[in-house]
Amino acid sequence: MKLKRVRVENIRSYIDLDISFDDGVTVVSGVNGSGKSSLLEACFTGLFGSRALSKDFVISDIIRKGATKASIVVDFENQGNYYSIEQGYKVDARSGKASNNRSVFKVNDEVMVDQANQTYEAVKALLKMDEEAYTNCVYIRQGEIDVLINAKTKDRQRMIDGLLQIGKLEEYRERASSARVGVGRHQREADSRLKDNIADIEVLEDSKPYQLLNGLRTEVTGIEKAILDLGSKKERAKELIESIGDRIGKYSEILEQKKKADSEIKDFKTNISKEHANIESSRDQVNSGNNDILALHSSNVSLFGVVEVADGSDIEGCVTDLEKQEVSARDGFSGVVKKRELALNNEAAQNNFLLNLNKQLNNSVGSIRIRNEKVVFAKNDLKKYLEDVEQIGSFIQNKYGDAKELGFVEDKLDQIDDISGFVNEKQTKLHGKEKEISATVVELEKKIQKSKDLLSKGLCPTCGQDLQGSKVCEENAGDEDRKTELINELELIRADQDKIKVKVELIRNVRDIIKAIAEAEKLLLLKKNEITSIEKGIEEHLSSIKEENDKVIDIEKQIDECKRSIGELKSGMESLKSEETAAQEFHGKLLHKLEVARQIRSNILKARNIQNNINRLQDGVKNGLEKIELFESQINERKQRILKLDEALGGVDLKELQADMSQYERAYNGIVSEMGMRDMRKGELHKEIGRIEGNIQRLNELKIKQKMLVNKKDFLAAVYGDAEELETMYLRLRVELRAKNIDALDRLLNEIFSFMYTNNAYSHISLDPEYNLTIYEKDGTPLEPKLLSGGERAIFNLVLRCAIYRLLAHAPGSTGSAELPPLIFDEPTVFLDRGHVHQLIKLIDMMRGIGVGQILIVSHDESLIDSADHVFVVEKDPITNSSSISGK
Ligand SMILES: Nc1ncnc2c1ncn2[C@@H]1O[C@H](COP(=O)(O)OP(=O)(O)OP(=O)(O)O)[C@@H](O)[C@H]1O
Ligand SMILES: [Zn+2]
Repeated sequence: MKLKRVRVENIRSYIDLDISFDDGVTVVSGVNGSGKSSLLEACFTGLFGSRALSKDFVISDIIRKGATKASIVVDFENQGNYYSIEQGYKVDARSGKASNNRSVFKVNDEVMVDQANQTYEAVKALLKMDEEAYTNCVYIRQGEIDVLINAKTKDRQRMIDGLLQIGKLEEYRERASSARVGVGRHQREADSRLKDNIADIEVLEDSKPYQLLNGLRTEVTGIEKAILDLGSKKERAKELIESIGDRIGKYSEILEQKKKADSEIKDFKTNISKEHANIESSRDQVNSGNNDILALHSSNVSLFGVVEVADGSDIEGCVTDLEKQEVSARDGFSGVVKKRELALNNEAAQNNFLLNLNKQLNNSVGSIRIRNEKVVFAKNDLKKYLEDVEQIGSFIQNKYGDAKELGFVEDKLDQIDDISGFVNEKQTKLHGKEKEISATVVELEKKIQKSKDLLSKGLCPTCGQDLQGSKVCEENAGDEDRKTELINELELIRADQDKIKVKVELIRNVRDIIKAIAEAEKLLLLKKNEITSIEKGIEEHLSSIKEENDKVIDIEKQIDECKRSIGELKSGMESLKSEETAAQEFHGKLLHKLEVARQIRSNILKARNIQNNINRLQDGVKNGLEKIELFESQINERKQRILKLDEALGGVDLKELQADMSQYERAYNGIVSEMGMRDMRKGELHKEIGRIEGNIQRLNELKIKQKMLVNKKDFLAAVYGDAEELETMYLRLRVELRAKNIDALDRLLNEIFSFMYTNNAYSHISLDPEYNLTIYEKDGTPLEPKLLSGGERAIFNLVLRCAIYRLLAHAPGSTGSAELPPLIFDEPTVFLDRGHVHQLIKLIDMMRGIGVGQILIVSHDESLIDSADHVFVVEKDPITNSSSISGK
């Protein structure tokens, strides 16, 4: 087998790895923790699945932390075929548990199996080794140097035997042994069955079944004959019983008839006495009925007078007549009652009407009185207003008089505004002129005074210059004149002003008069209007009063009419009242008569009913008498019949017959039970015969079986011998093979040991038939391997593994080392000194020399690298923490 390629995804420190392997020695180097061992572990796990995990490891431990899935694919070649094993893993995100969810075994790219266990079995069969053998033979794991040499003898024996397939022989031997044991068990079983069989036959033969059977059959024949005899006896008894039964039947029938006739006679007699009692009671009822009829009749005779009839012959007609009369009297009476009710209603209506009329009358009279009072008041007002009008009139005349006195006649009064305007204008003009002149005068006076002052100072009054011969005095005199002139004019104006003042005063007075007249005339108009309206009101009142008066006359007429008709109604009602009383009395009398007539009629009906009943009762009596006669004749007939039946019986005793009968019946029953007993015995005998026949059959069968068991016993003895022989053969074969292998292994061990071991302490190693390993010192002292030093043990281990590998390569049936997996060492130089490292290199060379195709070594020892055909360097990136491999 040759490893070709390994691909890894998310395994331990690898994220992704794809590496190919060639023939020869390959050394994988790298610093501690770079991922060297991980590569070898990946190959191992790829081949054997989860079983390759070291103790205390679970799947998730080999999956790179943080990854959710992982895979390993290992490709290898073996005897011309290309194999590929794929392992896939999945990590559950929640639990963190990992599972081997894919496991495929391919041959030449064809999937052979795809299930973990099947893949494992396929690999195991192909490599002829399981994971344990793999680690013991080809894969020397780091640090596991002691396992094989320290193992217990028995385990070592199992492991080495297993590797050499010697285990198979043991397996076959065990199979042969268990087959032998199984046959032995069958033999014992067959023996005991044979013994049982013989015992059974003996018991059956001791019971002498044929003799017994003959005796039983004779007895059966006897019983059958006895049963036949009993049968004919039984027939005879049955016939006798039947004939006596017939006779008893006939006589009992006659007795039955006699009994029936007797009971009928008794019934007839009872009926007769019942009829007699009925007749008696009917006669009593007839008598009392006749008495009742007489009483009813005499009561009617006393009533005939009341309804004025001689007898009851036409009482029906009389009742009908009276009913008719009563109806008409009742109608008459109710007619009068209705009339009176009507009159009463009428009266009430008239009274209501009268009340209403009186109310109207009162209203009208009241209204007339109120209006008359209003007229009186209005006339008083009218008088006052007329007086006022007269007064206002004379006031106005007086005012006109006043105006005339002031010089204003009526017509001139209208021009008062023009006159007033003219006067006012004149007054204004005078005032203006007066003011103007007064001012001029004041001016002049000032001028004059100034001139006087200047003059008194000797200056010109006009220009203020010095007066020297001027004519000043002349000029001054002019001003004085002018002043006087103006003062005169002013006096005239003032006189005119006084006159105008008087005129203004006059005009104001006249204006007052005009105003007074106007107000008085306005008042006058108001008064006159008032008068007109009062006069109109009076007129209206008067006409209303007239209307009301007419109404009063009319209402009074109606009241009279109403009172008259009320009087009439009252007198009418008087007469109706007496009419009503009479009608009531008449009706009462008729009612009484009708009642009496009805009483008579009912009496007659009652009497008739009673008579009918009497007739019926009398018929019943007649009938009863006839029945009695019939019953008596039937009694006679039955008596005759009984006499005849007595004759027919002729003195036979039924009891005697019955006694005979029961005697025969007892005899019959005796025969039947005797037959039953015989039958039962016969049944028992048959059963017994059946049982004995069964025994005889069984005896025959047992004899046949016995023959068969004897045959089987012989056969089993032969098989047992064969198995025993086979077992010994496998045992012998194994012992021989083991001895041969141990010899070979011992030889190889010593050969490799003397090659590898350079010190001078030990002479040789021995492996005894029990697989005990012993190492001998130069002086012949034997040592157990566990007593060796660490380095010595490492050497010893390497020697042992290489020896086993070589032995396997030359084992019988093996095709040489080509079939074996590569020889793998993980850090083999640990514990070795320089000299031994050198020997190790030579050992590796030797292994290559004897034809080991691939040797895979993980080591950091440079000297090993030197002797390698191929070198891989493993590095771990400190940033990604992932390993990678490069060739060198
Ligand atoms: N499940 C895992 N996920 C991630 N990294 C892991 C896991 N298991 C192991 N490792 C890492 O893989 C690295 C390589 O370990 P490995 O045993 O292959 O080292 P080595 O090269 O053989 O070292 P040495 O020379 O010490 O034997 C270790 O440093 C470890 O941290
Ligand atoms: Zn002058």
